[in-house]
Amino acid sequence: MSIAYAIERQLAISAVRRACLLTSSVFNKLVKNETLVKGDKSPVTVADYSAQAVISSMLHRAYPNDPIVGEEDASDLRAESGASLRNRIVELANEALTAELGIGDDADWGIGPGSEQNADEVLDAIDRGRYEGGRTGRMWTIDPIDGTKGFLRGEQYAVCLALIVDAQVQLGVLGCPNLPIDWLKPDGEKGCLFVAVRGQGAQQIKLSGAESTRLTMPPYTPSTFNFLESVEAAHSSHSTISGISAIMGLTEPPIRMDSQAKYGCLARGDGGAYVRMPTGAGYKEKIWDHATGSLLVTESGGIITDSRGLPLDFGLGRTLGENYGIIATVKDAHGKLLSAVQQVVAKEEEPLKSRA
Ligand SMILES: Nc1ncnc2c1ncn2[C@@H]1O[C@H](COP(=O)(O)O)[C@@H](O)[C@H]1OP(=O)(O)O
Ligand SMILES: [Mg+2]
Ligand SMILES: [Mg+2]
Ligand SMILES: [Mg+2]
Repeated sequence: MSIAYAIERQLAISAVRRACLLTSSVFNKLVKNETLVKGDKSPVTVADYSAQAVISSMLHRAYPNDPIVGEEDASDLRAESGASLRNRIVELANEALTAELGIGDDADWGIGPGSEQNADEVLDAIDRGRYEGGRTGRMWTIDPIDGTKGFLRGEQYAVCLALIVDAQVQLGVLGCPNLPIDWLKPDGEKGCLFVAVRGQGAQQIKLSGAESTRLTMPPYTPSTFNFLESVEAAHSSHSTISGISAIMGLTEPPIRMDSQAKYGCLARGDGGAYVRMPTGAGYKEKIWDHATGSLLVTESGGIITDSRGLPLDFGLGRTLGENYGIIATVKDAHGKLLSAVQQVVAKEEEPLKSRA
């Protein structure tokens, strides 16, 4: 009997691993003019574009009919003003596509020496991520660098890839090049891949090889329970989380970390819960920021919902629709956490109601 999504899993690991090698090598060489500011004021670097090109090219060679919802698009690079950035991205994508890795599960996906692409092919690969998403069919979603601000600071970031079928995440791979393999050894080896397939569990694999560990969240223990939260206060409200912590009587401080690396840490028990609460009206969470993480949570023994207790809906298009926050934790803590979240939200809304 064949195991569901075995080929897709191997391809996704291989693509994310190549993209991670690219992003880590770019970090050491990044120069000032290799970063752009997008329309929404967020940064994007040559590493984001070239990593999306690499993953998208590998997916396309194996599954030419699968649509892709990717964070980046190549419009700024096609303009005449984007020429030097474009050349650099083509060079980086080709380096990553043609490298010989020599790692066991990096099977031949039609890449390796001799598989260079020209500039048009690289830009087209990036632009294949323009799919609008939706409720039915198979689609991949890519966040080539999640936590670009963390990447630029030399801190945590993640390369994220997920396969969604009929609005359900079936497979997810997260690459975290700067994350210690063992949280208790911060100066030890860094570089983790987190992998989950629906119904098949979650694993951590070393970025440097094949060694893998199965991930299970530890049971709820109030004396050690803590939160994982964004570094950027504009992305998720720090004060809401400290209010939740007070209601639950918790004493451990939160761990601040950029990107979906928080989901990887949660799945392996480094942190009790990941809570993300909106800071202002209008921002809609993107599917590529939560698809892989949500499957890591459920496959390691956790539950993930929004702040009303509803499941995340990956069938609405490129976003998760109306954003009511994200609550992810081990099964036996979810009810308590959700009730604390709702108490804090009600308290925060009181002054607004009395003013109305
Ligand atoms: N106002 C916002 N609220 C929530 N998330 C945001 C907001 N602005 C950007 N983001 C996204 O949050 C993610 C990083 O999350 P974290 O803070 O947990 O590291 C990024 O994908 C980033 O998007 P972008 O990639 O466009 O910068
Ligand atoms: Mg990104
Ligand atoms: Mg992101
Ligand atoms: Mg971004």
